[in-house]
Parts: sequence; structure tokens; C-alpha cells
Amino acid sequence: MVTDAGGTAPFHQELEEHSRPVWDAIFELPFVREVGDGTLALERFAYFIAQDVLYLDQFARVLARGATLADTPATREMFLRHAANVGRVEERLHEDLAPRIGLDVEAVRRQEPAPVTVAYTDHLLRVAHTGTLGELVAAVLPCYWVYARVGERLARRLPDHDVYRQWILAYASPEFHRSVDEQLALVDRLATLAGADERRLMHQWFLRSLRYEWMFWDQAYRTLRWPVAP
Ligand SMILES: Cc1ncc(C[n+]2csc(CCO)c2C)c(N)n1
Repeated sequence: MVTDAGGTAPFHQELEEHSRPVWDAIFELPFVREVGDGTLALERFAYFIAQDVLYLDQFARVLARGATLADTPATREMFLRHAANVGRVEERLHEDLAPRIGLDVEAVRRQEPAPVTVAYTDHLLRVAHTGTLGELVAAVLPCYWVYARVGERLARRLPDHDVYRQWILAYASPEFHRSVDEQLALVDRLATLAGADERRLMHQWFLRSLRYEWMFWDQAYRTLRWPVAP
């Protein structure tokens, strides 16, 4: 185990080691594998992007809450920049991809989010509004870290599919990886300030979000609808 100058492993490494089976399950998901080899049915990808539009609208609010809770000017600036980036980078990706996959983003915004989208965003919003800054950062970390790891893996051999290639490259970019490193450094700093109870909650919210990341892709692969429509 790599340790810092004080002889203890950084907190993010502890998180990663405890969650290894979930990481492995994410890399094994049919959705991820099929984006990687370019064979994913477009209907599943379009469902994913639609749910992602709804997810990101809530995610930006969670990051804005991070700016409110920030304990230093540098941390506040980071959250404000990341919140603005969700609007810019993610939405540009969606608005660019949406017409190519037959999706009307404004129509999507009028829809009720699907079950896993609701569960994941409600979890993030609850932690953001009832937890500490450390808890919030632990809860949002899988969102960054999973996409960085998946982007990095899939970019090793890009598929022969324009839409999937563009999506992968967005998450393999150095700019995106810098924002992931900022969140990893922040979770490490906040963990050193946290007591045992807060660190336990940070572990719990991290793992819950990581599982929701798995479920979010699984939901799209199954194009899950709410049972029993009115
Ligand atoms: C379900 C879901 N989880 C994570 C991301 C990736 N992501 C969304 S916002 C953000 C931070 C700033 O861009 C990152 C990395 C996604 N798109 N959808």
C-alpha cells in the first residue's frame, strides 16, 4: 500500500480497496463492454443519455451546495467551477449527441426520471443537504472517479462508432482527469479533518453512490420503466 509522508494511506485508497468488487462489477457491465466495442444498441444509449440529462440537472445543484459548505476559498472556487462545467461540458456533449441519437433534450426534461435516476439523485441531494462537506464529497466522488476509470479503459482501444467514440473521449480527456484529481485530493484532505463517525459515513455514502453508478448503467441496459403506468 502506498502511504503519504505521515505513514498512512490516503483516504481515497482506503475507499478503493473496500469497494473493489463493485469496481470490478462496473467494468464487467454489458453496457460498458458494448460501448467499448461499439455494439451497444442505440436505443439503450439514448435511454442512458435521457436519464443522464435528468441526473445532471440535480448533480449541478449538489455541486452548488458543495460551494455553500466549502471551508476554504479554493474549495469554494473549485465547486463553482465544477458546477458551471456540468452545464458546459456535459450539456454540450448531450446537445451534440442527442440529435444524432434521435433524442429531444427539452422533451426529456418534461419526463419523470426513471427509478434508479430518482434513487441516485435523491441520495445525493439528501447527503448534500443533511451531511457535512466531507460526506458530500464522498457521495459525489464515484461520479467523477468511475467515469475517469471507464473512460481511460475504453480509450485504450476506441470503437468504430462515432457516437460512442466521442462519449469515451470526453471522459478520457486530461481536462476531465484534472477535475477528478481535485476531488480525490479534497476527499483526502477532508478525511484527515474528520472524526471516526464522519469517516464511517463517508465510506457509506461513497459505496452507495458507487453501487448507484453500477445500477444507472444496468437500468439503461434494461431500459427500465416504472411498473404500472397510470
Ligand atoms: C450517472 C452519471 N454519473 C457520472 C457522470 C459523469 N459526470 C457527471 S457530472 C461530472 C462532473 C463534472 O463534469 C461527471 C464526471 C455522468 N455523466 N452520469
